[in-house]
Amino acid sequence: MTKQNVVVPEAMAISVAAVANSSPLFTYPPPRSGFGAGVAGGFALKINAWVESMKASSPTHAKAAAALAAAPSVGAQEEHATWIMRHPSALSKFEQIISASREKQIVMFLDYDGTLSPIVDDPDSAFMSEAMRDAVRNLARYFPTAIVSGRCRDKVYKFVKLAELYYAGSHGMDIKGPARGPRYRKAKAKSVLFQPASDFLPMITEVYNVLFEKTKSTPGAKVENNKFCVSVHYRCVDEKSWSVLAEQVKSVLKEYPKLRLTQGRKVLEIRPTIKWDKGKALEFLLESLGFADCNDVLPVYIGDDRTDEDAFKVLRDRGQGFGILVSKFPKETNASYSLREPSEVMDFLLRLVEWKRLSLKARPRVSIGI
Ligand SMILES: O=P(O)(O)OC[C@H]1O[C@H](O[C@H]2O[C@H](CO)[C@@H](O)[C@H](O)[C@H]2O)[C@H](O)[C@@H](O)[C@@H]1O
Repeated sequence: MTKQNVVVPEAMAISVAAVANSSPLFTYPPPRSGFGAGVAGGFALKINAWVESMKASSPTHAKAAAALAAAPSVGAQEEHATWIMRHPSALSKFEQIISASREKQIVMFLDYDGTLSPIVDDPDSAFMSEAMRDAVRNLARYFPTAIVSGRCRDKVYKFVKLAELYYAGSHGMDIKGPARGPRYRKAKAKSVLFQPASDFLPMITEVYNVLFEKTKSTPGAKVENNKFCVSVHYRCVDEKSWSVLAEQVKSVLKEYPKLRLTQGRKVLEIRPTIKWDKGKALEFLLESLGFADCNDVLPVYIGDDRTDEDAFKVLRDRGQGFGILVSKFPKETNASYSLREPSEVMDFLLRLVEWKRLSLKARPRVSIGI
C-alpha cells in the first residue's frame, strides 16, 4: 500500500488510536454473563469461562435450538413474543422503514456470513445464491452499498463478486471503494483504500502460523487468515475438546498483548487492539460518501453476529438509520428490527429495490440522489 492511494477522512484518521489492553474479551452481551474484563483480564479468565462463552456464542447451538424450534416452551414463546415486539420484523414494518427514508438517501451496509449466505460448516463453502447476488446487484443500482465482513476483503469479494460495491473486510480494518459502477453523490469514496491496522500485518501473519500449528492436534479446528485478523473456528470441534482449543488459543495470545480476542458464531476472532470495528467502518464509509454530518441520509445495516453490534450501536447512538439483526432467536441487540434468516434478507432487499423503482416511475423527473 502506498501513501498516495490512501484517502482517509481526517476525523477518522485521528480516532484510530492504539488502545492496548482496553477492549473487552467478549463484547456481547457480556455485562450480564460476566465478561467485562479487559483483554489482560480476559486472558487470565479461567478456561471454564471461555468455554461457557463459546457455548453461548451461536444461536445454532445444535440440539437446544432444534428442540426450541420444534416445541418451544410457553416461557420461550413469551420471551420470543416480547423480543419481537422490541425488534419487529423489518418485513412487517417495511412501510415504517420507508417512511423514515423520505427525502433521505438510503445507504446499505450488509454483513456477509449468516446475512447474505447461510451459515455452513466449512467457511470456504459459504457461497451466496445467484438470486441473492442479483438482489444485491440491483440494490447497488439504487443505493450506495457496502459489504462489511470479518473475512479478509479479497475473500469476501470472491464470494460476492460485485465490483460496484464498497468492501470493508477484516471487521472493517480493510476498506476499499468500488472498482466500477455508479458514481454516487459526493463519492470521493470511490478511490478509498483505508487500512488502519497495516502495522499489524506481520504480527497477524505470525500469529496465524503459530495458531495453525498449535491447533493441528485438535480435530475439526480451523484457523483462517483474514489478513488483519485471524479466525479460529470450532464449529466442527467436538464440544469435549473446546477447553483444549481454548487453552491452545490462550497460550498463544498471552505472548501477544497487542492483540485482543472477540467472539463470533462458533469462532474466536483475534485482532489488533486498535479502536476500530464495524461501527467505525460504517462511520468512515458514511464520511467518505459525503454524509458525515448530514441529516439527509438513512444508513441501514443488516447483520447477524456479535461483531455487527458495534455498527448497530453506532446507528443507535447517532439516532440515525436502523440496524436489522438476522436471527431466529431472541438475542440482546442494539438493532431496531429483525429478520429471521438470509432468505428474509433477500426479500427485504427485493422490496427495497421494488419500492425505489416504483417511486422513481411515479416521479420520473425527481433525481434518485445518487
Ligand atoms: O462478518 P461476517 O461476514 O459475518 O464474518 C464473520 C465470520 O464469518 C465466517 O465464519 C462464520 O461463517 C462460517 C460459514 O458459514 C461458519 O462455518 C462459521 O462457524 C461462522 O463463524 C468466516 O469464516 C470468519 O472468518 C468470519 O470472521
